[in-house]
Amino acid sequence: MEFWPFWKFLRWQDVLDILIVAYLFYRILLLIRGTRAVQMAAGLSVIVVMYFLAGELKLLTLHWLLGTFMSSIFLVVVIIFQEDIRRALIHMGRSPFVRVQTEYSQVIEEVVKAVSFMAEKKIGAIIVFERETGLNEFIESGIPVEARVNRDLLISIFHPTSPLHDGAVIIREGRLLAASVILPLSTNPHIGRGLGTRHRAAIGITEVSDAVSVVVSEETGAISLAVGGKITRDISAPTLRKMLSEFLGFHSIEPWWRRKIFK
Ligand SMILES: Nc1ncnc2c1ncn2[C@@H]1O[C@H](COP(=O)(O)OP(=O)(O)OP(=O)(O)O)[C@@H](O)[C@H]1O
Repeated sequence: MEFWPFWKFLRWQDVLDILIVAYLFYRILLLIRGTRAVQMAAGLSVIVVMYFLAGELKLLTLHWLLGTFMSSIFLVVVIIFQEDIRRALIHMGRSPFVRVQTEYSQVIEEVVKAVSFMAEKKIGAIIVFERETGLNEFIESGIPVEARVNRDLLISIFHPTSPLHDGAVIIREGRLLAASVILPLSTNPHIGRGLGTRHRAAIGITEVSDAVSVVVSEETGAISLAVGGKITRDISAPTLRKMLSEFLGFHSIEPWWRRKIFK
């Protein structure tokens, strides 16, 4: 009953307002999860807490110093997170319909061709697709490439004679950003005993982010796909194409008439 006055003054605009802000926070958290931005955000919150404590304890100089810093905190945040903000804005401004055929279907096709070849020749590989969660933290451990995804490029990177063949490649928005990337290994004890570090790394990155990773086994030539900490082993090239299209959102934005006619 005590809450009644509160509900009485609640307008539908307030509900909408709260929902939009909650959604924005949710998207920001998704975007920075697994990146250095999380540690930086934690660091900034320590400074905010120290500022209020200094105020309460009347530590004048410290309070003044932190206050001066906090007055420009907005600028600091923009500078520190410029990369993430840029990515978020590009993401928001992009119409899903524009992305459809051009970007992802071509990228998937090139990846499927490269993976089929590598599977046949038993060339070990890990290809990671970044989705919402930023993977900058891991990209920085590798060698920058910044190139359009292409079958031959992928094969030459993973060829055993290539200096870049160890580790994974990371693809963001259809561009191959880095090679020789070190991924976190999965610590899941329930993963099959036969799986070595390549497969554990491919699963590991999907445990700490929403990325999708594709692995080719050097030992058996088997193709596997990991997402959400789970791996689907020994899949065919058509299955890989289908799963990638599904996980990268291609199917959902394909025109309905196309789906109906071609299925
Ligand atoms: N943390 C890591 N991040 C990225 N790649 C890794 C990582 N650890 C190992 N690798 C890759 O995996 C290779 C070793 O694979 P290993 O034989 O141990 O695993 P596997 O799962 O049995 O794979 P395969 O079936 O291809 O033999 C390394 O040469 C390296 O390229």
